Amino acid sequence: MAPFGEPSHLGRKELKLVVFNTSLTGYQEILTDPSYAGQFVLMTCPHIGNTGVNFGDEESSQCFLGGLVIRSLSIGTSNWRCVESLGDYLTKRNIMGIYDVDTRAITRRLRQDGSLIGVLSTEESRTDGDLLQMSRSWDIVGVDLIGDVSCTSPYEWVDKTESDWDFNTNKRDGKTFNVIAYDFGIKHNILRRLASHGCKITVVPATWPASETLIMKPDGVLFSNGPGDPSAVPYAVQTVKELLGKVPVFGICMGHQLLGQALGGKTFKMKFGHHGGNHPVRDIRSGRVDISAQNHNYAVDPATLPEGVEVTHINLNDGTCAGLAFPSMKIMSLQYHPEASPGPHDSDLVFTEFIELMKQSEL
Ligand SMILES: NC(=O)CC[C@H](N)C(=O)O
Repeated sequence: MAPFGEPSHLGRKELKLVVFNTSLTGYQEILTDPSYAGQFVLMTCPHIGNTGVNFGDEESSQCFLGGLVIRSLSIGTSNWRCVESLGDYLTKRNIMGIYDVDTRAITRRLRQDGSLIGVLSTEESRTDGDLLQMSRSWDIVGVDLIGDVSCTSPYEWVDKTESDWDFNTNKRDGKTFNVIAYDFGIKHNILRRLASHGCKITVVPATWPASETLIMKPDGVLFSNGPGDPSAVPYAVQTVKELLGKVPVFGICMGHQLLGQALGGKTFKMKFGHHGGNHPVRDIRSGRVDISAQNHNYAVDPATLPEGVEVTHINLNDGTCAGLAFPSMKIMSLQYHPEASPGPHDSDLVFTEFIELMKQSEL
């Protein structure tokens, strides 16, 4: 095993939940996805780093994850967009990385036993017993992680997907919708896709009161993705509750889980979660199957939801709930990532559905 990233590793240790990610590409979007706070990400793809990094692929301004675990670190980089090597990028951001690890063996163990708390330490004097003891001193359950990743004051977002990369443009009619986006750890590509679909967005902190949002008279509200246990952030569930039925809402991942709780449902921790860009999801209403980007450790238990709430999508790998709707309340949500980054773009049309939901409430 060999460390990379932060050079003065000495004396450092991190305790985090170890999750495996099955994406073949997109390590930079993964590193900068705030939803990975509290976790070590182990990539199942054996060769990482070959395209380096570039500043257009960041999903937030920081790396919030605890560390990166990989099989093999590319010895060179080759890509026209590359500005830096993966190792240098992690070094500058003080993120630990480790390579030459048997990632296949760890993945098999996590699939069998469920996700585990890991320790990444450079304190060579630590015994295996010490490390085991340390791993038992922390848990992701019950910890509020969104407080550390949310913005601290509201700001406007204007950037669209760059025209070279944009797609799905024929469904747009140019009308502008004012959207308030709750930042529980929001990924930039959610904001870019909303902007490309004609939204004018104000991003607000996780603690932004519902009453302030209503004063701003938005056409719709987005509840973003975000790290950790949805049961550890009752203040966010309360905000969602206060907005339900008053304005069209769209929840993505953490936002979906908070909506599930606000509607009276329960969430539970999954065995090893879903992390990767190759999960098939079926829209039960149309029968359409999308290959989706996923990143979550918790899920909504549909059996606990009240009457009127529809399960709209299911994950075809394990049958878990992947989307909800409550049409009369103008609520829609997805457990996975229509914004991709990284991953397939199949579900981008969902942003059009949100626009339609906002249009309907104008009538
Ligand atoms: N990507 C996300 O929003 C993650 C959702 C949630 N906090 C989980 O880990 O289940």
